[in-house]
This record gives sequence, C-alpha cells and structure tokens, in this order.
Amino acid sequence: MVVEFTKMHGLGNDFMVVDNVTQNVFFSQEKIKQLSDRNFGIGFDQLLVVEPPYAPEEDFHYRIYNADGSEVEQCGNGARCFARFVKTKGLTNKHKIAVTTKAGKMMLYLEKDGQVTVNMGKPNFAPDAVPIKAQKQEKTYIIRNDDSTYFCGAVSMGNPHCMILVDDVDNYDVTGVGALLESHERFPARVNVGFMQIINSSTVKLRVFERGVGETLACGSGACAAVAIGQIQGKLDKEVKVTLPGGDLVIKWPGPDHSLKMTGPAQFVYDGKIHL
Ligand SMILES: N[C@@H](CCC[C@H](N)C(=O)O)C(=O)O
Repeated sequence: MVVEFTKMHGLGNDFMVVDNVTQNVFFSQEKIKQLSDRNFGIGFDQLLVVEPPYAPEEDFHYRIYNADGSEVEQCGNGARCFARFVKTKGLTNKHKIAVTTKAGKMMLYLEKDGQVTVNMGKPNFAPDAVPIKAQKQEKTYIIRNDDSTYFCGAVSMGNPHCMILVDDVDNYDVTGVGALLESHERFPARVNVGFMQIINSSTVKLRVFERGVGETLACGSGACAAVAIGQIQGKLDKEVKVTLPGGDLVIKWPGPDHSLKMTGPAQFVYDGKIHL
C-alpha cells in the first residue's frame, strides 16, 4: 500500500507525520524501527499518527511512537508540529485544537506569528506517577550505579523525566550517563534523561537523552520538566527560556496547581509517499 506522510521538525526534533483520519495505516514496532533508520529508512526521532477524536468534545487523537517503535504518552515538540499539520492540511480550520494522547487531554494554540503554544497540563511530581523508585533527600533523588552516584529531580509531564543539574552541559557525557539512566532499574518505565545548566533564573541550557531514541536536538516535554523541576527547587522563575541544541523554547509555569505552557516553532520539511 502507498502511504502519504509529511516530514516535520520542532527545533530539529524530527517527525514522520501520518494522517490516519483519511488513511488507514497500521505500523508494527518492527516497521517503525525500520522507517526511523537514518540510513535505511526515512529517518526520524518520533512517528506521529493523527487519528479521529475518541470523544465529541475533542478534535483529534494522536499517537506517538519513539524511533525504537515503543508507543509513548507525550511529545511536546510533536504536539506543536501536530497542530500545524492538521491546520495546514485542512483537517481543521480551528486555531485552538483539543487533542488527546495516551497521557490524556491537551490544548494547542496556533499563534499569529506561526509559533505554537501547548498547554502541557500540570507537572506531576508523585514518585509513582513518574515512575521512580529511589531514595529521596528533600527534592532530589539519589541513584547509585557501581561507583557513581547521580542526584536528580524527577517529574511526569505525561511521560517520565529525570533531570541532572550540571555545570558545563556542552562538555557533559550525555550519551554515556543518559543511556545508563534511561534503562536504570530505578525507572521501571525507563526515562527521558535531561541535563540542565542554569545560566540565571530565567535562562537554562538543556540537553536530553530521550527514552527510545538517544540524544535529540530538542525535547519539548524535557524542557517543561527542566523548568518544573528547577522551579520546585527554588532555582527558576515562572517564565524561562530553555536553550536546546536545536534552538529555544519559552516555558511558563505559574507554579503548583497550575498548567504549564510551552511556546515554540514547528516546521514542515517535505511531503512524501512510501510503499509499505
Ligand atoms: N521529543 C519529545 C518526547 C518524545 C517521547 C519521549 N522520547 C518518551 O519516550 O517519553 C518531546 O518533544 O517532548
């Protein structure tokens, strides 16, 4: 069968986007792995599949798959690309779009300047929600591995995140430590591992080793997690610029009991067709 898809990216975090409102495509885990391959496939960090809504008050449902074929709950950069995709492809004429993912409901806003704002909901710090099973000292968890000890914050943004504060993120071993913690036994659902350098209370630099992918150029939910954790630890303001290797996001969180909002770009790369 011939499948139409669109290649998009949010700050270099790249996606294969498939409209399953007008098409009916099933992707096996093996097929996703093969398509995500940058040499033998299309190449992407995540596959996003647009589906009809599950309830009348929603506009769409969308599924998110990592490059390793695992289906996940949340993708911040993906949500922005999703919003531009459904509007540009004429699947909706709304500027405020209600979607559900495996993580629940989300509201997306197409801004006049082309940026997209995502209401990511409330960060959930409960250990069972992340999930994390580790000893805690005030607001920091302690993860031991052989001779190394890591201190991290942890939060669910719908998907699991842990965050390590570092002095020099450009020269940190993100791949080594990221791979180790992503699959560490203390994180039963695996975890996205963020490395945050605080420049000042309204600016941070962040690199993320994503669950099921490896280091990406940007992770939207990771940027939200960084700000939520930094703020709960009393280190960050209510509005923060997060600089990732692929560019900047603005994250606003008024504090606990409030939803967190992320604003950033979403770009089209090309439309394609593939025989599956
Ligand atoms: N790139 C994403 C996150 C995608 C999912 C993540 N790898 C997971 O397994 O939870 C983002 O922009 O949030």
